[in-house]
Amino acid sequence: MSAMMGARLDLAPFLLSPSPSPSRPSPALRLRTSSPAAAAARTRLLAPRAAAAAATAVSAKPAAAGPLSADRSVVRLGLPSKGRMAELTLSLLKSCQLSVRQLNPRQYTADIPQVPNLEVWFQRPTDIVRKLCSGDLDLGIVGYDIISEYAQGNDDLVIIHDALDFGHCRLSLAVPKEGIFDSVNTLEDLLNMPQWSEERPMRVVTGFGYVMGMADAIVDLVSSGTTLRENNLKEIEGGVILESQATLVASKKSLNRREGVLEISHEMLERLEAHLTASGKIMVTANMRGNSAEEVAERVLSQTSLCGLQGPTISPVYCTQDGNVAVDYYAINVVVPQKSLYKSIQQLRSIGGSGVLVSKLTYIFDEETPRWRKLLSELGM
Ligand SMILES: Nc1ncnc2c1ncn2[C@@H]1O[C@H](COP(=O)(O)OP(=O)(O)OP(=O)(O)O)[C@@H](O)[C@H]1O
Ligand SMILES: O=P(O)(O)OC[C@H]1O[C@H](OP(=O)(O)OP(=O)(O)O)[C@H](O)[C@@H]1O
Ligand SMILES: [Mg+2]
Repeated sequence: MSAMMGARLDLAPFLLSPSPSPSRPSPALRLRTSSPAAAAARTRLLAPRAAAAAATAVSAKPAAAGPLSADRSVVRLGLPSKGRMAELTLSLLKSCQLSVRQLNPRQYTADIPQVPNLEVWFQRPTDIVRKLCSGDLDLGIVGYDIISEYAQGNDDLVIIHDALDFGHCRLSLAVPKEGIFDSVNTLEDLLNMPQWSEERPMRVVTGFGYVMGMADAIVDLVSSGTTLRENNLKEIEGGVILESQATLVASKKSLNRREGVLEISHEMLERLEAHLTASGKIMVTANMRGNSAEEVAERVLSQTSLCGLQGPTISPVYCTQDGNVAVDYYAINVVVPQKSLYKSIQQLRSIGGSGVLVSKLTYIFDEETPRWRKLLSELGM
């Protein structure tokens, strides 16, 4: 799928234009929408440039001026109350030592004891975006798909972390596997089909309308692709409209003007980055005989899987020899991706490493994160 990333659909000439006036829908409009996802997809399919502009507007324009409800001093974070994102959000926060404490599972509010003055509101993902726009929430965790659908035209939202590494899916155009679509594998193939004309434009729906004979193609969220396969549908090259995963999003107005929002955002961002950077990485420690730290370093750096984050840490291991302090061995500490665990052990052994210890990393707090600098510059700070 990676070859499809970033592709932009341009189906405009093959689809009917939206109705000229919302109060008088064109009878010829056959792009059926059963959900806001489809409405967003329709906007994109019919006017790709305008839709793309709306999507980037989420983070591009300056914060809207306007009233900020002064009747609360608490900062509010919206989290998904249901659906596949709900549990994953809570477990991500827990991994960042930001466990959410829900005193009563029937209540829609909770807190995070580690962060005073923060109130959690459990909301449907769509309502999180709506409430960020209305000022009832200051921060939220939702899928990027929801932001691009429901925050279109709103220049107050800003994405603080765009890749929380769960809820991965893509909004994708799919067509039936067989029949007239048998040899359709790319967007170009689809657009060049002789079947579409002014009188009979291509019909795109959300959901699986084709099986009911209503449409030629569908637009829906896809992750594993199972649902498409089970419905005898296939994705086509160039048909990805949007890539999505969970994000941390905020209201610029709140960041700029509500006390505590900026500080809480910074803390959350730091904790999230530290956890996400460490995930999938391990610390390998070994002992190695050598004449000097430099000589050991040379051996270690000659191995491709032992270069570490900035380079290996090498420290002398002191022992006593004939009553004197001496150094025979050096300890090596190196951070490696979990997936190259065995390769790094092999490489360590090949250069004389022994007594290898492996530990999982929980957090890596790096220097100030580029995401924070980016946020400050988007806020004009
Ligand atoms: N198949 C999927 N795999 C991974 N993430 C997905 C998938 N479908 C949707 N998502 C992400 O999860 C978010 C919530 O989707 P989910 O299906 O859980 O909620 P919903 O559709 O609002 O509710 P429900 O499906 O219970 O009616 C979506 O906005 C999207 O970001
Ligand atoms: O590629 P897959 O892994 O099969 O996932 C794709 C399916 O997941 C979502 O539906 P969901 O399960 O959320 O049901 P919904 O239609 O009730 O939202 C989406 O609308 C697809 O139908
Ligand atoms: Mg769903």
